Amino acid sequence: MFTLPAPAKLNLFLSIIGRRDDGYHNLQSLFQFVDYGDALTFSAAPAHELTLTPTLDGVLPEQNLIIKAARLLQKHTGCTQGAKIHLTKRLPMGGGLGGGSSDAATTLVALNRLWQLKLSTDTLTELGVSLGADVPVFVRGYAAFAEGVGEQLTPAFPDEPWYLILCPAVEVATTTIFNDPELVRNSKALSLQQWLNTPWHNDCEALVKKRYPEVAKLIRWLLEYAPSRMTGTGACIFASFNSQQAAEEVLAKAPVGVLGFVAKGCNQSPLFSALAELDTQPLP
Ligand SMILES: C[C@@](CO)(OP(=O)(O)O)[C@H](O)COP(=O)(O)OP(=O)(O)OC[C@H]1O[C@@H](n2ccc(N)nc2=O)[C@H](O)[C@@H]1O
Ligand SMILES: Nc1ncnc2c1ncn2[C@@H]1O[C@H](COP(=O)(O)OP(=O)(O)O)[C@@H](O)[C@H]1O
Repeated sequence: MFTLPAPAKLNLFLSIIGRRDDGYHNLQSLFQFVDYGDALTFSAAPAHELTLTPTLDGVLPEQNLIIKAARLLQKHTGCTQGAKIHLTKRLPMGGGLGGGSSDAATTLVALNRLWQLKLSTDTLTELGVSLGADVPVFVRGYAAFAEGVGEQLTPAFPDEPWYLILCPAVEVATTTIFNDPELVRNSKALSLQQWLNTPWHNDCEALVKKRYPEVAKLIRWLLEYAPSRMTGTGACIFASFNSQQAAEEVLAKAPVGVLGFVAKGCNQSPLFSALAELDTQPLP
């Protein structure tokens, strides 16, 4: 039995530069991980037995990206081994923190280990993108400038500040935002170097603020303390601070009913630090 993290990601900027024929959007984004997220525990089970506990509200087990990732691995390799998976869910769903995609990536990496499949990271990444555009960055595990639908990744090394991440009490479905006629989808493509010399923004933010006034209100509140932005297609927002204490102090003042957390930005995914530690121990 072993436990691995499924960290959250932030989109430090997100720009939508066009729409493909299949409806997916070409974007440019800077992904960074934080040292806070879900945790998954994996243990061996008899052949063909695949179980996930507990179930998530509103997500049928077969629709859960964890089970989808496990089935995809079985189908790709013909492996019939089983697994018992326990999920400690901490990340809000539909928050733009990539929780579902991160759970899927951790499952691919963990079952590759548990079932001794020896699939390469390239293969796991290819399998991952069929589960979601965000899965590859979690499988690769390095902060990255993302292009294409999010699968073309160039390693990047942004500062690693402390973040305050606040979660308005709304779930924003990625599909809804990408299908909205008012979404800005014609931003100019920039090189990473140009991005590093340009103020960062999120092309989904104006639209989400318009459709979800709770998000607009919370960004206005956080802007009083630090420059603040939305991650992904929302609804969560973040601001960076020089110290954990400074971020905690603002969290302590957050409006009643707003959930949030303080976490450190990491250019290497906590999944891979945990995996490296696990690999110093014998296989279960
Ligand atoms: C926008 C981003 C930025 O990190 O974040 P989230 O806010 O969802 O976390 C992601 O690219 C989201 O990735 P992910 O959540 O894995 O999306 P998917 O499951 O592949 O796609 C959900 C839906 O979003 C739309 N979609 C997604 C990605 C993309 N580049 N273009 C799109 O148009 C499609 O309509 C698709 O049906
Ligand atoms: N293990 C999972 N964790 C979270 N959401 C999941 C999971 N499996 C499937 N989903 C579905 O994926 C949707 C997007 O979830 P999530 O990745 O947390 O948000 P976002 O894409 O906004 O970061 C959820 O609303 C849920 O329906």
